[in-house]
Amino acid sequence: YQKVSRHPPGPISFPLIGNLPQICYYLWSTGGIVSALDLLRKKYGNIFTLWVGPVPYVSIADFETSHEVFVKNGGKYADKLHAPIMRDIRKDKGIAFTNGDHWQEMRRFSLQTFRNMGVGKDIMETRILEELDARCSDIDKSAKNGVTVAQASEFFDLTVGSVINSILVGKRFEEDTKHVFLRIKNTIDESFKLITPFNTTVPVWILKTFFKDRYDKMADAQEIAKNFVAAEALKRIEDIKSGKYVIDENNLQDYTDAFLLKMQKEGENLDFNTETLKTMLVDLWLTGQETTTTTLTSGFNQLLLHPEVMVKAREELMNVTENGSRSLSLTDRSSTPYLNAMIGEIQRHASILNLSFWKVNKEFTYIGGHPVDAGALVTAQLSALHVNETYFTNPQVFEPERYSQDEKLLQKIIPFGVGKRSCLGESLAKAELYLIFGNLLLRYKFEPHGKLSATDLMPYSAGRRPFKLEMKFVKI
Ligand code: HEM
Repeated sequence: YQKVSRHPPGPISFPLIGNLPQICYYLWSTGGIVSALDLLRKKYGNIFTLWVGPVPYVSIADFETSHEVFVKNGGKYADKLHAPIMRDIRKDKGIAFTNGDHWQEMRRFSLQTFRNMGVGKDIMETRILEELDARCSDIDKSAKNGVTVAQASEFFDLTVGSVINSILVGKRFEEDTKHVFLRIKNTIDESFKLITPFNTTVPVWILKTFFKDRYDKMADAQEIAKNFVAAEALKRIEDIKSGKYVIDENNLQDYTDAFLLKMQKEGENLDFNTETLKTMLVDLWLTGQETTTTTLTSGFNQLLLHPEVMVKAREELMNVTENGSRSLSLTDRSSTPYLNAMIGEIQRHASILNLSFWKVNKEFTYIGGHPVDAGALVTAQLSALHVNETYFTNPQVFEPERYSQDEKLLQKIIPFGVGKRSCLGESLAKAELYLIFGNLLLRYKFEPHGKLSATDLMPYSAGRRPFKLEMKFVKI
């Protein structure tokens, strides 16, 4: 009782098992994580606690408190909860499963590298548009009477995978190297399928001692994924050694060039070495691929369900690009309020992380007036925040117009998280979403082919991506 009283409210917690029975019941009775969290928020307020066994998990489901905690006091919440097995297998390298100095160093370097790629030469915009042109040309080649039917997630998977690969190792996937993309994707998917709740909660020494086969299988799968994603980078290291490739400091081609240059200049050290480069490449692939593809696919599903939104957005885009006589560019962003609102509404609904990552609360504190003990896990629960009707009236409705009534409302959508651990690829992802949605709407009309998933009931989650969505690209 004393422990519970030192945390925000929540359902009554039982000794040892905490709220596990209620969690199972809410998941079953509401039909999913987002609806269960929404119900808990309505019952206990914007800040509520769920006990998983003896550990309190505090969810924050309003924008102001999230900002207060993770931005104003962000320094205190830089450490994420990671599965011990991931830290062990990855030897505490990379960015997605690390904390502390190494994480900070990788984050700083990667942000700077991405920034350099976006500024001046604008490599990012160029690569995204080149990729889109190539993909559209494939679509046009297979058109019959100006119409091509394509599987949305396949189309976007390859587009997004190609953009990331070209930014990381300078190679896009052509029709004849599509199999390489699929192998990378499958290898990563397979390696993460082994990360089950059992494997992530059991202490590593138990896994290593009593479930050695399991442990070895996971470690091997991660190693295979790393080597596969990093194959181009490893080849470049060899080419540099043999003098076949020289890094041009004034014209860095990609993330790998920047990383290797750092290693050349400062010498290999604990942070910058080949092993870390391999891990960083997998981490960036992993974090940047599925998230962006899911947003694009679920976004097109929404647009097909709401064709009037496509018509309005296209009208705006035609005006801005002098009747489609040029491509839409990132510099047009301030002239396309409707497209910006449409993407914001798509991201609010896409809810690609239905359960946000937990940060460690290191000292006793107060959050939104509630006490929170040291050792509690805290997060801005993005999926619950995005269906909070205090900000978004009738949150289940897909309605880009809601932002024209309240300009500041767009800022309340935070799909990339807040604070020190917020999304590293936010600028890249925003550029991809803007250029891909905008330019596709300028080039094609879209119609459904077959059945659409209803999205009005609840937002998507990562597990409910409309994998089978097929749509018609009708050339304008
Ligand atoms: C629509 C696309 C995307 C969405 C919605 C998204 C969202 C997120 C979210 C919610 C987090 C966790 C934030 C937190 O824990 O507070 C995150 C972390 C991260 N994202 Fe993204 N992301 C997207 C695309 C990308 C891309 C394109 C990249 C890079 C290639 C990327 C790289 C990362 C990395 C490295 C992290 C971990 C950062 C850290 O722990 O310091 N993301 N993302």
